[in-house]
Amino acid sequence: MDRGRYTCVLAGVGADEPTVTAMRARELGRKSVVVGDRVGLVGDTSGAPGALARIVRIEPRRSVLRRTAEDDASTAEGRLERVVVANADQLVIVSALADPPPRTGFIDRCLVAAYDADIEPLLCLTKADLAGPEAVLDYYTELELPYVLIRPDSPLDALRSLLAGRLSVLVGHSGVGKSTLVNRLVPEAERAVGAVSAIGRGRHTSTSAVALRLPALPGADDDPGWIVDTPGVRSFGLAHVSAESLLHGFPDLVAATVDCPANCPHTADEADCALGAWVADGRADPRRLASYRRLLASQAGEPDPRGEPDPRGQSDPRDPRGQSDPRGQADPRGRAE
Ligand SMILES: Nc1nc2c(ncn2[C@@H]2O[C@H](COP(=O)(O)OP(=O)(O)OP(=O)(O)O)[C@@H](O)[C@H]2O)c(=O)[nH]1
Ligand SMILES: [Zn+2]
Repeated sequence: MDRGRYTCVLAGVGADEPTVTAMRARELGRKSVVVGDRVGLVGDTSGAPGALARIVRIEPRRSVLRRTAEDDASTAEGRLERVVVANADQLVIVSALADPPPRTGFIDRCLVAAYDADIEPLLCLTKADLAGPEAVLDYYTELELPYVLIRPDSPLDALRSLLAGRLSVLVGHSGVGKSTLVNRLVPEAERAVGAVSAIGRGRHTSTSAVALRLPALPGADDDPGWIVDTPGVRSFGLAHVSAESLLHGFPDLVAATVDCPANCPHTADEADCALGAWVADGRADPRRLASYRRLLASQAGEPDPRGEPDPRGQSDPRDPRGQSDPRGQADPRGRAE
């Protein structure tokens, strides 16, 4: 999607999958077309140079990955909800094991977004040449999260087989090696590495999400799948997720809540909340409960008690915020967690 033009892939039309440029038809009204949507086209669908088709229909979405700019639904920012990708099967949470260090708060937030959208999470741990995964994996032991380790020199077979046949969305902070990884998976994508992602120049002039077809696996006829790179999306505001659904991002805590009083808010000041005892009994990691309660507090509009400033500050020069797509795919505040 680029400045009102949508590149559509004609599905099931031969192996080379021709593309057609299209614009939205007026009859779509206010419905927005997002990456991953399956659409109906009319008009010139020849795909010839200069040909322009019209998108007249959006097929029902199998899944909807959403985000808001903030967590607190009582603010205007918080109510600004955006669909990031439609029809995704998998959310690939890209986190470096070092440089920058992994941030479980961010991963937890992504897990909430994934479970809320009913898509599967996959933890993709990059820079495995710099540090081991033990600390991160220990934090998630109760979840049995699928994960892959990425090092610069090791083959990507394990990751490729997890991506095959699916539409996967990649999210990660600046500097975790996401562009490097995308370039290894799809060399012709030419994603900018370690630099402002070619805003205003080159081929990728938009910060909105882009879907990339993975190359066929040697000797395999299977669909290699698609990945969606989300350069402008650094985080998931969770104002659209109810407090009840927030818990779905913490399946290791869910079982404890059957002993909570009716309508328990699960906050630390709720004396009868069963979560504290559950963790005290060693049945879940206390850091996970702390993380869950931080998200609850954030949704209630309370500042993070840790007072942790965003280490990238408000003006990460590598974050293409500010020059962003006016349709607002980029996070205007670049919140880190
Ligand atoms: N040691 C090591 N360095 C890596 C690895 N992957 C990427 N890097 C380096 O990490 C830096 C950041 O990589 P990028 O691919 O630009 O990271 P990104 O997540 O796309 O960040 P943005 O470009 O800000 O979106 C670059 O200098 C890469 O060369 C890795 O597996 N190991
Ligand atoms: Zn409770």
